[in-house]
Amino acid sequence: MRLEFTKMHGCGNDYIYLDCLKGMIDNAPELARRLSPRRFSVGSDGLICIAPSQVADATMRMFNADGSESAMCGNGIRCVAQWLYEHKVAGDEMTIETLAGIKHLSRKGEGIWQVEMGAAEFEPALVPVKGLGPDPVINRAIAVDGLPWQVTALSMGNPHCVTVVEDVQSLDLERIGPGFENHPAFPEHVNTEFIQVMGKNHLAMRVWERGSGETLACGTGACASAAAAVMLRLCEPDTDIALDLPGGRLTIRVSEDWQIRMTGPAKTVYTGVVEV
Ligand SMILES: N[C@H](CCC[C@H](N)C(=O)O)C(=O)O
Repeated sequence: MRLEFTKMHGCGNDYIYLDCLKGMIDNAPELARRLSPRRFSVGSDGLICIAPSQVADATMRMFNADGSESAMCGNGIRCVAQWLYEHKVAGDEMTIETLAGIKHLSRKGEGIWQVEMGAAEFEPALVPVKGLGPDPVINRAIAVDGLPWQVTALSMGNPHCVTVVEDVQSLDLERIGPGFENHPAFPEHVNTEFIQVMGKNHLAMRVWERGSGETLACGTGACASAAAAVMLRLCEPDTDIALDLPGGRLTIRVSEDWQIRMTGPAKTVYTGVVEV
Protein backbone atom coordinates (compact mmCIF):
# COMPACT_ATOMS: atom_id res chain seq x y z
CA MET A 1 0.00 0.00 0.00
CA ARG A 2 1.33 3.52 -0.89
CA LEU A 3 1.41 5.76 2.18
CA GLU A 4 1.77 9.53 1.71
CA PHE A 5 3.47 11.35 4.56
CA THR A 6 5.00 14.69 5.55
CA LYS A 7 8.36 14.81 7.33
CA MET A 8 8.62 17.68 9.84
CA HIS A 9 10.75 18.66 12.80
CA GLY A 10 10.81 20.99 15.77
CA CYS A 11 14.41 21.73 16.85
CA GLY A 12 15.53 18.50 15.19
CA ASN A 13 12.91 16.34 16.95
CA ASP A 14 11.60 14.81 13.76
CA TYR A 15 8.43 12.88 13.11
CA ILE A 16 6.50 11.36 10.22
CA TYR A 17 3.12 13.11 9.94
CA LEU A 18 0.09 11.38 8.47
CA ASP A 19 -3.08 13.13 7.26
CA CYS A 20 -5.79 11.15 9.05
CA LEU A 21 -8.40 13.91 8.83
CA LYS A 22 -10.70 11.46 7.00
CA GLY A 23 -10.40 9.07 9.97
CA MET A 24 -7.81 7.72 12.40
CA ILE A 25 -5.86 4.65 11.26
CA ASP A 26 -5.69 1.55 13.47
CA ASN A 27 -2.09 0.46 12.81
CA ALA A 28 -0.19 3.57 13.95
CA PRO A 29 2.00 1.75 16.53
CA GLU A 30 3.14 -0.78 13.90
CA LEU A 31 3.79 1.99 11.34
CA ALA A 32 5.82 3.93 13.93
CA ARG A 33 7.97 0.87 14.56
CA ARG A 34 8.41 0.10 10.84
CA LEU A 35 9.05 3.64 9.55
CA SER A 36 11.16 5.17 12.37
CA PRO A 37 14.42 3.21 11.94
CA ARG A 38 17.03 5.49 10.36
CA ARG A 39 18.90 4.14 7.26
CA PHE A 40 16.49 1.14 7.07
CA SER A 41 13.31 3.16 6.52
CA VAL A 42 12.07 6.77 6.41
CA GLY A 43 13.81 7.46 9.73
CA SER A 44 12.26 9.54 12.55
CA ASP A 45 11.72 9.84 16.30
CA GLY A 46 8.22 8.45 15.76
CA LEU A 47 4.88 8.98 14.00
CA ILE A 48 2.14 11.60 14.47
CA CYS A 49 -1.40 11.26 13.11
CA ILE A 50 -3.44 14.41 12.40
CA ALA A 51 -6.98 13.22 12.99
CA PRO A 52 -10.44 14.85 13.14
CA SER A 53 -11.87 16.37 16.32
CA GLN A 54 -15.41 17.29 17.44
CA VAL A 55 -14.12 19.94 19.85
CA ALA A 56 -10.97 21.41 18.27
CA ASP A 57 -9.49 22.17 14.85
CA ALA A 58 -7.88 18.70 14.82
CA THR A 59 -6.63 15.89 17.04
CA MET A 60 -2.97 14.93 17.49
CA ARG A 61 -2.10 11.27 18.23
CA MET A 62 1.62 10.73 18.89
CA PHE A 63 3.56 7.45 18.74
CA ASN A 64 7.20 6.99 19.76
CA ALA A 65 9.68 5.04 17.63
CA ASP A 66 8.94 1.88 19.66
CA GLY A 67 5.22 2.22 18.89
CA SER A 68 4.22 3.37 22.39
CA GLU A 69 1.69 6.22 22.45
CA SER A 70 2.17 9.40 24.45
CA ALA A 71 -0.60 11.77 25.51
CA MET A 72 1.41 14.83 24.55
CA CYS A 73 4.33 15.95 22.37
CA GLY A 74 5.48 19.57 22.48
CA ASN A 75 7.58 19.70 19.33
CA GLY A 76 4.99 17.57 17.60
CA ILE A 77 2.03 19.83 18.39
CA ARG A 78 3.83 22.87 16.93
CA CYS A 79 4.42 20.90 13.74
CA VAL A 80 0.77 19.77 13.64
CA ALA A 81 -0.21 23.46 13.87
CA GLN A 82 2.20 24.31 11.03
CA TRP A 83 0.76 21.46 8.93
CA LEU A 84 -2.83 22.63 9.56
CA TYR A 85 -1.79 26.21 8.68
CA GLU A 86 0.02 25.17 5.48
CA HIS A 87 -2.99 23.08 4.42
CA LYS A 88 -5.37 25.96 5.22
CA VAL A 89 -7.31 23.85 7.71
CA ALA A 90 -6.75 26.51 10.41
CA GLY A 91 -5.28 30.00 10.74
CA ASP A 92 -3.01 31.99 13.08
CA GLU A 93 -4.95 30.85 16.17
CA MET A 94 -6.05 27.25 16.63
CA THR A 95 -6.87 24.48 19.08
CA ILE A 96 -5.58 20.91 18.92
CA GLU A 97 -7.10 18.06 20.90
CA THR A 98 -4.66 15.66 22.60
CA LEU A 99 -5.00 12.82 25.10
CA ALA A 100 -3.71 15.41 27.63
CA GLY A 101 -6.50 17.88 26.81
CA ILE A 102 -7.11 20.65 24.29
CA LYS A 103 -4.15 22.96 23.64
CA HIS A 104 -4.34 26.50 22.22
CA LEU A 105 -1.69 27.62 19.73
CA SER A 106 -0.83 31.01 18.24
CA ARG A 107 1.33 31.69 15.18
CA LYS A 108 4.16 34.11 16.14
CA GLY A 109 5.92 34.33 12.80
CA GLU A 110 6.96 32.21 9.82
CA GLY A 111 7.14 28.68 11.25
CA ILE A 112 7.05 29.92 14.87
CA TRP A 113 4.27 28.75 17.23
CA GLN A 114 3.37 29.53 20.83
CA VAL A 115 1.63 26.76 22.78
CA GLU A 116 -0.35 27.04 26.02
CA MET A 117 0.91 23.72 27.39
CA GLY A 118 -1.22 23.61 30.52
CA ALA A 119 -0.02 23.12 34.08
CA ALA A 120 3.10 21.34 35.28
CA GLU A 121 1.85 18.66 37.69
CA PHE A 122 4.06 17.58 40.62
CA GLU A 123 1.50 15.37 42.44
CA PRO A 124 3.22 11.90 42.53
CA ALA A 125 0.12 9.93 41.55
CA LEU A 126 -0.36 12.17 38.48
CA VAL A 127 3.22 11.95 37.18
CA PRO A 128 3.11 8.97 37.95
CA VAL A 129 5.99 8.25 40.32
CA LYS A 130 5.81 5.75 43.18
CA GLY A 131 7.77 4.38 46.13
CA LEU A 132 9.31 7.73 47.08
CA GLY A 133 6.70 8.76 49.65
CA PRO A 134 3.49 10.79 49.42
CA ASP A 135 5.11 14.20 48.84
CA PRO A 136 6.09 15.64 45.44
CA VAL A 137 9.49 14.34 44.31
CA ILE A 138 11.59 17.53 44.38
CA ASN A 139 15.35 17.09 44.24
CA ARG A 140 15.21 13.57 45.72
CA ALA A 141 17.81 10.83 45.26
CA ILE A 142 17.22 7.78 43.08
CA ALA A 143 19.85 5.22 42.10
CA VAL A 144 20.68 4.76 38.41
CA ASP A 145 23.73 2.90 37.13
CA GLY A 146 24.85 2.44 40.76
CA LEU A 147 24.99 6.18 41.43
CA PRO A 148 22.62 8.56 43.30
CA TRP A 149 20.89 11.18 41.09
CA GLN A 150 18.91 14.09 42.53
CA VAL A 151 15.68 14.17 40.54
CA THR A 152 12.48 16.20 40.30
CA ALA A 153 9.46 14.36 38.89
CA LEU A 154 6.50 16.01 37.15
CA SER A 155 3.98 15.58 34.37
CA MET A 156 3.37 17.73 31.29
CA GLY A 157 0.66 15.32 30.24
CA ASN A 158 3.48 12.79 29.98
CA PRO A 159 5.95 11.78 32.70
CA HIS A 160 9.26 13.58 33.22
CA CYS A 161 12.27 13.21 35.51
CA VAL A 162 14.60 16.24 35.63
CA THR A 163 18.11 16.18 37.06
CA VAL A 164 20.65 19.04 37.30
CA VAL A 165 24.22 18.26 36.17
CA GLU A 166 27.47 20.19 35.90
CA ASP A 167 28.09 19.42 32.21
CA VAL A 168 25.39 17.98 29.95
CA GLN A 169 27.89 17.32 27.16
CA SER A 170 29.91 14.88 29.28
CA LEU A 171 26.98 12.49 29.88
CA ASP A 172 26.89 9.04 28.24
CA LEU A 173 23.12 8.90 27.67
CA GLU A 174 23.26 5.59 25.78
CA ARG A 175 24.63 4.10 28.99
CA ILE A 176 22.48 5.81 31.65
CA GLY A 177 19.32 6.67 29.70
CA PRO A 178 17.64 3.25 29.81
CA GLY A 179 18.24 3.04 33.58
CA PHE A 180 16.15 6.19 34.06
CA GLU A 181 13.53 5.28 31.40
CA ASN A 182 12.84 1.89 33.02
CA HIS A 183 13.40 2.86 36.67
CA PRO A 184 10.88 1.08 38.99
CA ALA A 185 9.84 4.45 40.49
CA PHE A 186 8.16 5.27 37.15
CA PRO A 187 5.44 2.66 36.44
CA GLU A 188 4.69 4.18 33.01
CA HIS A 189 8.41 4.70 32.27
CA VAL A 190 9.70 8.27 31.97
CA ASN A 191 11.31 10.94 29.81
CA THR A 192 14.51 12.15 31.51
CA GLU A 193 15.97 15.62 31.10
CA PHE A 194 19.53 16.51 32.12
CA ILE A 195 19.87 20.27 32.63
CA GLN A 196 22.84 22.58 33.17
CA VAL A 197 22.47 26.17 34.36
CA MET A 198 24.16 28.38 31.75
CA GLY A 199 23.15 31.73 33.21
CA LYS A 200 20.17 33.72 34.50
CA ASN A 201 17.02 32.07 33.08
CA HIS A 202 19.19 30.12 30.61
CA LEU A 203 19.49 26.32 30.63
CA ALA A 204 21.15 23.73 28.45
CA MET A 205 19.32 20.42 28.18
CA ARG A 206 19.76 16.93 26.81
CA VAL A 207 17.01 14.31 26.93
CA TRP A 208 16.57 10.57 26.91
CA GLU A 209 13.00 10.07 25.73
CA ARG A 210 10.68 7.28 26.72
CA GLY A 211 10.18 5.13 23.66
CA SER A 212 12.67 6.93 21.40
CA GLY A 213 16.02 7.27 23.21
CA GLU A 214 18.11 10.44 22.91
CA THR A 215 16.44 13.02 20.67
CA LEU A 216 17.76 16.42 19.61
CA ALA A 217 14.92 18.13 21.45
CA CYS A 218 11.86 17.43 23.59
CA GLY A 219 9.18 20.10 23.90
CA THR A 220 7.39 18.68 26.93
CA GLY A 221 10.83 17.97 28.37
CA ALA A 222 11.87 21.60 27.93
CA CYS A 223 8.69 22.65 29.73
CA ALA A 224 9.34 20.13 32.53
CA SER A 225 12.93 21.34 32.82
CA ALA A 226 11.89 24.99 33.12
CA ALA A 227 9.22 24.13 35.71
CA ALA A 228 11.68 22.06 37.74
CA ALA A 229 14.24 24.87 37.54
CA VAL A 230 11.68 27.35 38.85
CA MET A 231 10.70 24.92 41.62
CA LEU A 232 14.41 24.59 42.53
CA ARG A 233 14.78 28.40 42.33
CA LEU A 234 17.34 28.09 39.54
CA CYS A 235 15.12 30.18 37.23
CA GLU A 236 12.40 32.77 37.79
CA PRO A 237 8.66 32.51 37.22
CA ASP A 238 6.86 34.83 34.79
CA THR A 239 10.07 35.26 32.80
CA ASP A 240 11.19 33.90 29.43
CA ILE A 241 13.56 31.01 30.07
CA ALA A 242 15.90 30.03 27.21
CA LEU A 243 16.29 26.28 26.78
CA ASP A 244 19.24 25.34 24.55
CA LEU A 245 18.82 21.82 23.16
CA PRO A 246 21.18 20.00 20.78
CA GLY A 247 18.69 20.72 17.96
CA GLY A 248 17.84 24.34 18.72
CA ARG A 249 16.32 26.77 21.23
CA LEU A 250 12.90 26.80 22.88
CA THR A 251 11.55 29.64 25.02
CA ILE A 252 9.52 28.60 28.05
CA ARG A 253 7.54 30.70 30.50
CA VAL A 254 6.39 29.34 33.88
CA SER A 255 3.63 31.27 35.64
CA GLU A 256 3.33 31.55 39.42
CA ASP A 257 0.54 28.94 39.28
CA TRP A 258 2.64 26.57 37.12
CA GLN A 259 0.94 27.26 33.79
CA ILE A 260 3.50 26.67 31.05
CA ARG A 261 3.86 28.50 27.73
CA MET A 262 6.28 27.25 25.06
CA THR A 263 7.40 29.10 21.92
CA GLY A 264 9.47 27.52 19.19
CA PRO A 265 9.89 26.55 15.53
CA ALA A 266 8.13 24.00 13.34
CA LYS A 267 9.42 23.06 9.90
CA THR A 268 8.23 20.97 6.98
CA VAL A 269 11.23 19.21 5.44
CA TYR A 270 9.65 17.15 2.62
CA THR A 271 6.64 15.11 1.57
CA GLY A 272 7.03 11.52 0.48
CA VAL A 273 5.38 8.22 -0.36
CA VAL A 274 6.42 4.89 1.15
CA GLU A 275 5.20 1.34 0.43
CA VAL A 276 3.87 -0.32 3.61
N1 LIG B 1 8.70 10.39 24.30
C1 LIG B 1 7.58 11.17 24.86
C2 LIG B 1 6.68 11.71 23.74
C3 LIG B 1 7.39 12.73 22.85
C4 LIG B 1 7.74 13.95 23.61
C5 LIG B 1 8.70 14.90 22.95
N2 LIG B 1 9.22 14.53 21.66
C6 LIG B 1 8.14 16.31 22.94
O1 LIG B 1 8.47 17.10 22.03
O2 LIG B 1 7.41 16.64 23.91
C7 LIG B 1 6.75 10.27 25.78
O3 LIG B 1 6.70 9.05 25.55
O4 LIG B 1 6.11 10.83 26.70
